[in-house]
Amino acid sequence: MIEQFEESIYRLIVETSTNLPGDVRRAIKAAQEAEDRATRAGLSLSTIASNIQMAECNVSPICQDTGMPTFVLHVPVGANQIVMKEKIRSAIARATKDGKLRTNSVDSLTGANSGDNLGPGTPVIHFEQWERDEIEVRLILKGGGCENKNIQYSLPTELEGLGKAGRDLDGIRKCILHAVYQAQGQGCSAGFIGVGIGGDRTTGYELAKQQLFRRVDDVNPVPELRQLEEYIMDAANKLGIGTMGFGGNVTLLGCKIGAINRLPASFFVSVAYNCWAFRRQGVLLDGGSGEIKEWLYPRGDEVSMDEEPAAAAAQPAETEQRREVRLKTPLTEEQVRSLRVGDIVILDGEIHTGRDALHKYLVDHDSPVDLNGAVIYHCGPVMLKDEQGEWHVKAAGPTTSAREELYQGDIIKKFGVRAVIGKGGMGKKTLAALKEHGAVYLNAIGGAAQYYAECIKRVNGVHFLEFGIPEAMWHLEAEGFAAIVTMDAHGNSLHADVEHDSLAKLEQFKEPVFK
Ligand SMILES: O=C(O)C[C@H](O)C(=O)O
Ligand code: SF4
Repeated sequence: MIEQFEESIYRLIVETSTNLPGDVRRAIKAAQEAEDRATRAGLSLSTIASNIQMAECNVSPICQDTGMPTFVLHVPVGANQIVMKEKIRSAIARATKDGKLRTNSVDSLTGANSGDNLGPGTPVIHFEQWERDEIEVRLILKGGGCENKNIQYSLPTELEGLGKAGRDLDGIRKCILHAVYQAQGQGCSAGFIGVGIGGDRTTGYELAKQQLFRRVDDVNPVPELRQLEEYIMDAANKLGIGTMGFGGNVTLLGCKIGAINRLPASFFVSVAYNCWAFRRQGVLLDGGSGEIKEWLYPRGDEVSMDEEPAAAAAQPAETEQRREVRLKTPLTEEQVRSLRVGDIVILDGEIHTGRDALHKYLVDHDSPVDLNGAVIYHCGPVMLKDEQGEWHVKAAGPTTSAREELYQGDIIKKFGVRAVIGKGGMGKKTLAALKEHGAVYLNAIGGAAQYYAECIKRVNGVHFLEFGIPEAMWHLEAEGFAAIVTMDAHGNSLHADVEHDSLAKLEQFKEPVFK
């Protein structure tokens, strides 16, 4: 039966992970045109554009977090779903072994990584029957950082900055704007949102995620929802959060809204936030052979990210103070204290990855390597071992730093760490530790996993491989690793500033719009 099915699924997985679809690319290119190229947002978008192109060229993951593989299939009546499920699982394991997916499935109780992306609940596979002979398979790879920014509202409610949100279209409007505001840059903005109105808590979120399967350039057939989508695109882009939360004209790249019935007592608005690395594709397969007949979304190679965007339209060049400073690790206190928010730091030398498991460990244990003057990189890379037993970095962008807020200040103090690289910024406790002990926070461009992998020239070693590949402490030799100082040793935080300014901007949308 359907001998080509597994191979087609494998191709779909590789395409989805490595080649951003054409409709998504167009939205990112439009964002490039709306930002001045010389601003932080403009520079970040250029990095994102090169990263997309590199991923396509290298046939490697666009972002190291290859997300939760979620398949939605439409199959002919009577098709053997058990066999299809097995073949999907086997294609997932193969794509993981080939470095197209990160080992991303972790036992929730023991923390053990299954190593092949298979395990209870991974991958997610939904089947629907239809009265056609073909098989339709859609796949979305939605990363953990943006998944953490999903939010569900229960109306009526009171929203920060927007006041009362009632059980009507205007209340829904407020929830969606609030959802974009609360994500700030942490889900690797500029992002896409899928919104589900109604249902119960489960089906509401499901509907929100389903909306992400719509094409970015489609038009909602329901007039009220079309109007709401257009309104949100306009209003959300006035919040000034910008790419990576650096401030800017483009915060939202797409908004798709659906509605289903609800219970009289419940009124949920569920929002699924997806980063710019919006990886979803689909194929139509021949029901007999399982061969790919058609791709369901425009493919990446139809829209090149190579050309320079047309001279940025709207805004005159905002003069951001920017210095470029090249530093070699380990760093000294003096070097670090001379840095200011907005400086671009180019790092050479060894850096150490560390994320959730390592931070928790270091609080009550010693470090296996000297961290005096060290740079810790919040990153869970995709790594492959060659036949000689040498490790190679296949994708290595930053992860959301906020998860380490609980530990970071203590670790800086205990080990003399001088810089932390991550994304999305950190909170007050870390900011105070940076000032007290002389350290900086460097924001790398989230999702730019190929761009940063290219800056890693060698893997010097690894500790705690037992935490799993993403959580291990990798010692990486960097060359020309660029990131922006967004929190300095003088108490300044770009993240705090953008959050504060965007809240003020959110307040302008308090008055009713849909009556
Ligand atoms: O897990 C990761 O590598 C990144 C994650 O998707 C994040 O956005 O924090
Ligand atoms: S790091 Fe950013 S781009 Fe990658 S999955 Fe997480 S949110 Fe998306």
